[in-house]
Amino acid sequence: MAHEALVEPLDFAETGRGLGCVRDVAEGEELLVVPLSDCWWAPDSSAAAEIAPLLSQGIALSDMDVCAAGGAAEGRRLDAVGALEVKEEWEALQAKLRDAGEEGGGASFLAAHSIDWDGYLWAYATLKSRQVEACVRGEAAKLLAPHFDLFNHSDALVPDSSHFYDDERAALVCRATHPHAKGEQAFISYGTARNGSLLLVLRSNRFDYVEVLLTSECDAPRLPLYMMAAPDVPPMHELAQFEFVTLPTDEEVAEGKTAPFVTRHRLMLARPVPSSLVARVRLDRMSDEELQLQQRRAAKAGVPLWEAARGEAPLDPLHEVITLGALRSVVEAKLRGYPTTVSADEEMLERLEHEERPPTQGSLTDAQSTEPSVTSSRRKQLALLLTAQSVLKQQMSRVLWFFERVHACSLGSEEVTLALHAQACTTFLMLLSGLGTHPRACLSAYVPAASPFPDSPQEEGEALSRLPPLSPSLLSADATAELPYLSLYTSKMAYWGAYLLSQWGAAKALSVEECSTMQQEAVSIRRQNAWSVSTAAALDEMCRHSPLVEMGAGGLWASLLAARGADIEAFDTLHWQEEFADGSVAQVEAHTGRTLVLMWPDYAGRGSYGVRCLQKYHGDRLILVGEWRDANLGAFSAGMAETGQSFSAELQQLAPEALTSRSASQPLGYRPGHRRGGVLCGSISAVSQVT
Ligand SMILES: C[S@@+](CC[C@H](N)C(=O)[O-])C[C@H]1O[C@@H](n2cnc3c(N)ncnc32)[C@H](O)[C@@H]1O
Repeated sequence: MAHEALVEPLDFAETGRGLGCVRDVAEGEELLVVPLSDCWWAPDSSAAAEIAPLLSQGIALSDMDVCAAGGAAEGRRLDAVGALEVKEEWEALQAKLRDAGEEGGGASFLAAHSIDWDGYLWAYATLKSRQVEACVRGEAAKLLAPHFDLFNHSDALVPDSSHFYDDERAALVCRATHPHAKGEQAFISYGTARNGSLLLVLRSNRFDYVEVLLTSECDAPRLPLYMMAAPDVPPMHELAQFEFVTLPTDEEVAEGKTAPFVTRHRLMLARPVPSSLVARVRLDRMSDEELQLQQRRAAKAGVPLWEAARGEAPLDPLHEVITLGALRSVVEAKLRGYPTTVSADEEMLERLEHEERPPTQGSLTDAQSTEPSVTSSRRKQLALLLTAQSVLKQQMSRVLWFFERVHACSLGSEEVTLALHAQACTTFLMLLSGLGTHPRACLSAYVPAASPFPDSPQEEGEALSRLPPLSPSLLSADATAELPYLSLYTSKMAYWGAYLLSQWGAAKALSVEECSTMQQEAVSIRRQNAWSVSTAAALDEMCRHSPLVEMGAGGLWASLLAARGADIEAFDTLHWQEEFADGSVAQVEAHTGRTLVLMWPDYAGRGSYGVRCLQKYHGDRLILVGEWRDANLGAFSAGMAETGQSFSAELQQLAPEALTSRSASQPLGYRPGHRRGGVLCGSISAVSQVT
């Protein structure tokens, strides 16, 4: 006798359509039983006359022969987030069908069934979101079960507790995990799935996590320590927050050698900073001496060091601060990897839910091919990079071999070698940031002939045309002498460039994680030093305008200028990140006989500090240091102003009017990263225009 369903399709405010109980239900009662004969699964595909010949040639069409309703919303979501793997699978499938030819039943299959990209995407999403995994006659199987596929997911349920396949009855059975009142929604568990793989966003999905990979160079003393510090395997159905990815063998670390030790950490809402991660970072941040010291201390206390590292208490206060700093960098780098915010994503999904189905495939393809967008090319680059990460890991020893050689080899004079390596770094970072198609991309090159970016068109822009091109001589030993920040910048960029070049050369891949770490380090270098790197020429030019008053000074440039003999008064209110206090602006009036220097006055290109300083200034000479509106790549990164990050748009409107003559801007200050800045010096005659 057919089983009477205790659930029926209903609309629910919090989830949309789902299954609600038709009466009060006790725990353990069977809510729904779907016979296998009603489901679609692999044997049905093999038995279908049109599909069987293709299957026998290894062409899996299971993604298309689904007939369940729904899936359209998921399909559009997949399309919107750029489901590159799906697109690639679709292209591969088309190619296979073409190869199978008419005889093999392939060539006209898609046309005969009116299956286009949209249709494929729909089928893919339907299958992904609706198939249920079950153990049928001892074998793992995926079923499309009518009616059952209307169950929504709840992460509150224990995975594997809500449904099972009953071999005796040859049916999929769903049981109530707890009592339900009539009309209440009954959920099942889709397993320990993250939001991404569920194709939905559960606000507080307890199985959602962010993954972090940590790589340490490991030697023989550290190997047992790192391994012992790992946590125990968690009970079934609990997601492991820790995993070994690469473990060096004893041989690889024998005789003083080191090898990468890689672990994966999952940060979940309930435990965002697991003790296994803290222990790992604590041990990673120890120098050889610290390690020996801590080991002696641990031996004295009778607790092994790996156990102490897993404990709540810090091993040593200073070392803990360093550990927390490293943890913070890891998390910040991860955060920066998200191109959008949750609310922006939700807004987009909301829009998609209400959008019409996209136009037919023909017009879509045309639109895409004639309008290659930066975002889609960036998505493609990133997807390619991500899929290549495992190759990179396998090739790590080759990368290091390459690196030793790239680092040691000469590509010309010392300065040209440095410049080419630094240029490689900028190039890779720009490509990763989706800036490869920016019209001014080539301006970041020291040796344009070696740049993959086309020559930048000469634009009408005022500042741009006056910025002299970069040249390897800026990085020469002479140029960097007595300028430690420039020297640090040069060596970092060249080192990173050589390393990325080696990754690319050895594995045709880049480590996304290491690139993030580099960018993170670049930010902290900027914070510790200055947002523009001073060159000798820029400082000399500024000295010519002495006496100077610098407002919102970071300190480094002011001290370098003073050391070069400039008469400079510098005011720092210590509030650079936000707006400066009004009190400091008053200093401008008091020093009106000096040239006013504004260096990155407006954080992120916003705020009014720069304009307010200018309004208070009654002198006639102005120096602006930073990114100028027609010489930066700002707006290409999410959230950045088109006009650059140094000066508000208002200030950039006012200043050129005020600057009646500007000396040619000097070889610039530039920042570690991929944007260019400049130093604009000039005299102001009509100050009244500014007020
Ligand atoms: C197997 S179907 C479930 C039935 C689906 N709600 C329907 O109307 O056809 C899976 C899809 O349902 C939606 N879904 C499942 N669980 C959900 C939940 N807890 N909240 C919101 N949507 C959910 C997601 O769109 C998911 O891709």
